[in-house]
Amino acid sequence: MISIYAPASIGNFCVGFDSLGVALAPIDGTLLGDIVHVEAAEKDQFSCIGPYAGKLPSEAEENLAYQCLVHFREHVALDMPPVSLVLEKRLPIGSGLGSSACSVVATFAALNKFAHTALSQEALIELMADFEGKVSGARHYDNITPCYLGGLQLTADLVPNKAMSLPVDEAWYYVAAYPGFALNTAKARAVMPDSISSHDSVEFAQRLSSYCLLMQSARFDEALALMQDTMAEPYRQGLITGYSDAKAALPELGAELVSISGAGPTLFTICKTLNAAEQCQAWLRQHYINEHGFSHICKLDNQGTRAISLGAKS
Ligand SMILES: Nc1ncnc2c1ncn2[C@@H]1O[C@H](COP(=O)(O)OP(=O)(O)OP(=O)(O)O)[C@@H](O)[C@H]1O
Ligand SMILES: N[C@@H](CCO)C(=O)O
Repeated sequence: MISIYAPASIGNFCVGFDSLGVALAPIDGTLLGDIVHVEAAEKDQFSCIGPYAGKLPSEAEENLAYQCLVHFREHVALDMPPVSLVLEKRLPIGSGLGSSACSVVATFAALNKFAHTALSQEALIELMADFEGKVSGARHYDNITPCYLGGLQLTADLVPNKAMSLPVDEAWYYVAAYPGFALNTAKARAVMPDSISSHDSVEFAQRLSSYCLLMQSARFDEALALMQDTMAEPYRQGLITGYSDAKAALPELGAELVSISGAGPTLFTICKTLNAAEQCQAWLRQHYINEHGFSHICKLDNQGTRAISLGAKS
């Protein structure tokens, strides 16, 4: 059996709406992401298990992982033997942690490994983005490529091979806090304006390009100082109960940055010490997260999507 793990990700990494994303690795070793198991079977079979399986439509046809299997069989690997595909749904839906991307990436990566196709990495990424685009209301790569490749990715159609990896300050901690309610990505996109002024687009371009060059030059503190989300946060923060309070309170506890993860409602902080990250996490547990939510202190997941053994930590 092939078991493939795909990690949670932060899309819109603050200065890079639809263009910058990171993959997350909780420091306690928790596997924060979806897992897909594939093995040979007598005929194609699909099932969905795991803590969030019950939050997805019960019909297989409505599950992205099943749709990916059907597409793969009909358009990519026509002679692939029948398979049993099990999606272990471990990320909440509409969380801002790249949940749909996780299922899509894990499924295509598992099928690709099983069928030994000759698909290029770029072709695989495009296929993944097609399916992510089906549910989120627009085609974007900022969950797909960090989830697949790991680390910090500058990622878009204009980027060579769809993704370029940037170096990061390995000392930074990321606290990700999912408050326990869903926010649909399409809805969070719908509150944004259809167009922005030339002043705002020039400022966005300056900020993103400067950020990337500073990170590439290992001038991490200067890059951090530029991190401000002028594109999405002003429109989306009103959809996320408690976000403004967290944004005001967490810098006092040592957060260098507080920003929305993807389309929300998960928020993330960047902290330079474990102590600051722990203090932020304690505040978030008390003030931001309900009984269905969770938080993790993370580093970046530099491995991305990978095969795991079944004894891996849950
Ligand atoms: N395997 C799957 N994983 C996640 N969502 C799925 C899956 N299959 C079908 N869906 C549907 O796709 C939609 C995903 O919605 P949305 O894009 O808001 O969530 P998300 O991908 O979890 O968000 P985010 O990227 O912010 O974490 C939901 O309507 C959900 O029911
Ligand atoms: N870039 C996407 C990420 C969704 O997780 C958006 O903000 O809509």
